[in-house]
Amino acid sequence: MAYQHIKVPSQGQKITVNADMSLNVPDQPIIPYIEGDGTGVDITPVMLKVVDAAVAKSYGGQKKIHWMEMFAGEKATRVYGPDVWLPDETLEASREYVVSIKGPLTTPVGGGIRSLNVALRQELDLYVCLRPIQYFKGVPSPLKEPEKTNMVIFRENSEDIYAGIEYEAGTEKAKKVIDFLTKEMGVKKIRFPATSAIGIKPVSIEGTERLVRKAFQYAIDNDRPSVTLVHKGNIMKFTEGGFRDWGYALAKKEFGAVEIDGGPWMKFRNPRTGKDITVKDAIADAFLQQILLRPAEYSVVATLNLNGDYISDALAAQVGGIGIAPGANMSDSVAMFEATHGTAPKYAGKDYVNPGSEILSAEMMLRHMGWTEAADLIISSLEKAILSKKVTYDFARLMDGATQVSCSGFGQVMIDHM
Ligand SMILES: NC(=O)C1=CN([C@@H]2O[C@H](COP(=O)(O)OP(=O)(O)OC[C@H]3O[C@@H](n4cnc5c(N)ncnc54)[C@H](OP(=O)(O)O)[C@@H]3O)[C@@H](O)[C@H]2O)C=CC1
Ligand SMILES: O=C(O)CCC(=O)C(=O)O
Ligand SMILES: [Mg+2]
Repeated sequence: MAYQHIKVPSQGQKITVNADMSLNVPDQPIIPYIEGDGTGVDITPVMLKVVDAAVAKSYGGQKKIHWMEMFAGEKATRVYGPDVWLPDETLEASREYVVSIKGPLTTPVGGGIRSLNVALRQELDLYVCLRPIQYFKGVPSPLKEPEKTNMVIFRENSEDIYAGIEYEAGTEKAKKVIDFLTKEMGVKKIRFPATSAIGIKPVSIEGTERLVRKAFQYAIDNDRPSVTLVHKGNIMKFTEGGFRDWGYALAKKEFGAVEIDGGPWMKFRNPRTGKDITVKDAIADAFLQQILLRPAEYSVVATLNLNGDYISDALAAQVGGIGIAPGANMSDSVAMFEATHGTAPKYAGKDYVNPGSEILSAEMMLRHMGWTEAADLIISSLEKAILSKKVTYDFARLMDGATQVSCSGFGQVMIDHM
């Protein structure tokens, strides 16, 4: 397809998807990227450089990524015009080229545009937000035994309060919804109806099942001992409670799980290893204290959208902060990789922040493409860079004897260790 502002590289081919959803990855794939707002201008060029170095070093020129810039956020408004935050062709290119990576995008609080990050996930139906939390030796952490935190979060990415069905206090629409609830649905519990804003939280069986299915499959493929369904189903009985119940039901229906001691916990046999996988659940508030006190008891975590947002930053902090917390947004075919953190606007353009989250997101992307040698090289060079104590401000301020380096400086330290 011909694009208006996206320049397709003259060399390279598209990644394509087979009928069974596996990928055909050419040796010279074209991979689209979004630079991102705020510190996106700092971390994205460093990520591109580090990935290029890892690929060149691993495959001696036989494989090479041809990067293709696409636009979203503030940069899109400069390229396409003042009101174009998420051009259609960015969505089109994300679909057409199958695998992409993005920097963070700003969302104003209160009014203004709705989240472009959420819009990308919804438009492309990237229903899995996959956020692995692992400890790298030498990283400063507030925990005594940070290596015990080793979890993979499956955050439902398409529903929940993130659906964006919200009505501002005092508007006609809010009044209409409140009238409907009070007059037709018999709701008597809205304490200040005239000044209430209203948000709607849809959670479906299909949405839950497709997410939880991926979490179970991940546990099978990666020899993980448990999957925990995290919810607030004691309060939100039909949405969050539904998520829990449908998750357990799916374990039984599709994975042959049986109840342990009368339930609700279950277990099923991993067909690859013969070991049991425990399916359990935890209420979100208790879970947030358990992950600090007994992190070793949790492995794969499946949860709803808002819980997953909170949990991913909290868990990232346990292993050194959101400066090295990576992630992926995935549908059955399309994947868009991105850091867990945001645009950190106070540091934008200062070549200061940790590029580790976006680099590790790229590492997940390489592994997703089957380029494991390059992915492994990124991990080993990151480990060596941290152990050499040449680190960005976020680690330097907590490490004894560290030398603080810039964002691009840290990328160079990684490359020097390849
Ligand atoms: N997926 C996305 O694109 C996301 C976008 N956002 C958006 O980003 C904007 C800013 O959000 P905010 O709540 O401030 O959250 P941020 O994640 O942008 O920043 C919060 C704090 O996290 C630390 N931090 C963030 N990035 C890095 C990094 N690369 N290296 C080291 N430390 C880092 C900094 O801590 P300290 O100051 O202590 O050093 C920073 O002040 C908002 O508009 C929000 O909507 C938020 C999350 C995700
Ligand atoms: O879209 C945003 O601005 C915030 C997104 C976010 O917090 C996340 O992806 O974890
Ligand atoms: Mg978040």
